[in-house]
Amino acid sequence: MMSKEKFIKERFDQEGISLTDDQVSQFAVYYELLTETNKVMNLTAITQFEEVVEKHFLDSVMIIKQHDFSSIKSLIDVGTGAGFPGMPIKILYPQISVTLLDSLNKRMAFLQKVVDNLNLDHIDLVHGRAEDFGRDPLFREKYDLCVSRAVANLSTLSEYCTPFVKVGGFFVSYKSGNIEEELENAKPGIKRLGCKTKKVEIFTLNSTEAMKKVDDGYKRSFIFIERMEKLDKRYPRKAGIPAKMPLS
Ligand SMILES: C[S@@+](CC[C@H](N)C(=O)[O-])C[C@H]1O[C@@H](n2cnc3c(N)ncnc32)[C@H](O)[C@@H]1O
Repeated sequence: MMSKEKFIKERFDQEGISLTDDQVSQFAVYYELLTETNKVMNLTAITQFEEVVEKHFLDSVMIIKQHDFSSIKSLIDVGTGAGFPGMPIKILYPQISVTLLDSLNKRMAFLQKVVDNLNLDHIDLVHGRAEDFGRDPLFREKYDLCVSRAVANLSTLSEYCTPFVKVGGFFVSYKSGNIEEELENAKPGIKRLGCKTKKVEIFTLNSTEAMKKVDDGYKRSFIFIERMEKLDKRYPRKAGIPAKMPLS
């Protein structure tokens, strides 16, 4: 059987992403920590090796095909859970200052273990709610890029995420399935938040023959939202409100 390292290297190569030996072993260690810790703490429903590579590691980093990462100095992942998509992006771009934010404290302990074992620096693990940190001057409008996967509907999520983004920076929402209605509903809120939807990119991951045995391929959409102007003082509203009463 092919070693885990060889599989990771070849699969990323197939997508045109060339990993150094260090990066390959970081992904392999991340996989071990994820599945070991998952036995005692609920981190992910996906544990089969090839599927983790596909749906967590590769899915997290495919954004690099759609966005120019050379100018990104700071990135925040809102509702990162077990580190997706922020941690795989950090592995690819160790020079980016990365903040991983989540409201569940036990996930932070896991992420700290990953940071220690992978020898990563310039990475902050922050425990708390997005709505609270979006009002904190140390975080508000401080990032070039904010990413988020599987956290909330786009209206709510825009209020969680866009407050972190500088004018000219982007919030990229990872979505799947049909997003037309979600996009339409989120439109007025995105405007109130001083932002604009710039583009939507849809692609099918897992389309290569090698991976057909894992899955038939699924659609991933990236919604690119740019901050056009400074954020109004009213936003984000108090914790809980953006989910209960999404902006309209
Ligand atoms: C379904 S998980 C997704 C985790 C990860 N992004 C992924 O795609 O695998 C949603 C995560 O968002 C976090 N979350 C939900 N609402 C949040 C909020 N208002 N502020 C910070 N984190 C939040 C939860 O604690 C949870 O870890």
